Amino acid sequence: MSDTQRAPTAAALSAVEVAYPRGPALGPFDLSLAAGEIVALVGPSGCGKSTALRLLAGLEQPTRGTVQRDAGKGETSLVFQAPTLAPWLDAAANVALPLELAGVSRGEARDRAVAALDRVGLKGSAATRPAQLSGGMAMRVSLARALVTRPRLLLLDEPFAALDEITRRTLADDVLDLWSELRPAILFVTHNVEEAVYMASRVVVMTAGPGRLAGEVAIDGPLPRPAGFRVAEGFRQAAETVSGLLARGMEKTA
Ligand SMILES: Nc1ncnc2c1ncn2[C@@H]1O[C@H](COP(=O)(O)OP(=O)(O)OP(=O)(O)O)[C@@H](O)[C@H]1O
Repeated sequence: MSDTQRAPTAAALSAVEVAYPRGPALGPFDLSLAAGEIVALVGPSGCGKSTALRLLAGLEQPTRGTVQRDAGKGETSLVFQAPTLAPWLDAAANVALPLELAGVSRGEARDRAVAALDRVGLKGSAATRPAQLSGGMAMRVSLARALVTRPRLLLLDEPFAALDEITRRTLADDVLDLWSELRPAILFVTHNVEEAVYMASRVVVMTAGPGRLAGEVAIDGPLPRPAGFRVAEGFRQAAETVSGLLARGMEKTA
């Protein structure tokens, strides 16, 4: 048993179902996240991955079932595919925003925001406006904004989907480095099987919508990942197992 499996639960969905007027969107579905654990959630398009994440964020209520979250609202951060930065604010002011909303003075919030930008590799970009940032840099600002409050639960919804392969690989390593400093529990939603295996110690696979559990795969190996991890035999095998579960989960409801 790993340390994270023994750790207390950071967040959990128990037999949750979400139904919209058009029909069921999720479940029944269970998902549990231990303190400090990184879990990747994969599944076919429309199976309810973002819905599960929104439930954990407290942005949505389940039609049935229960949502448990150890971290308070101020201790939970979200990052979406689009960086959603305010265009009229510079990078540091964007990152400082959640601190200011939490009552931190403007000066201290800016100092902490500049330090957070340094940590995501954006030293010297504090005064840059979002329009002047590349896609990868904007995502770094978004990550800095999510981490500046030192969250205990970090919810990432396809954060790298709009980025090129090299940038997404670099950012994957950066997120793991940042995780090792603060150790939040992370739920990482992605369509990319290899990214899921690289980022997480456990990959949860959902069936086609309304998504249920198709299976889960524990990923061996240290986090952050050592050099060469992507070409190791264990990595390839884990990716194959996840792909197999995905294919079977799609068949079941086809
Ligand atoms: N606010 C809403 N109102 C009605 N239906 C919704 C709403 N949000 C999501 N849905 C539907 O619920 C289902 C699950 O959506 P969700 O976005 O959670 O899936 P997903 O797995 O994240 O999809 P993708 O991989 O394409 O991002 C889909 O059929 C979607 O159309």
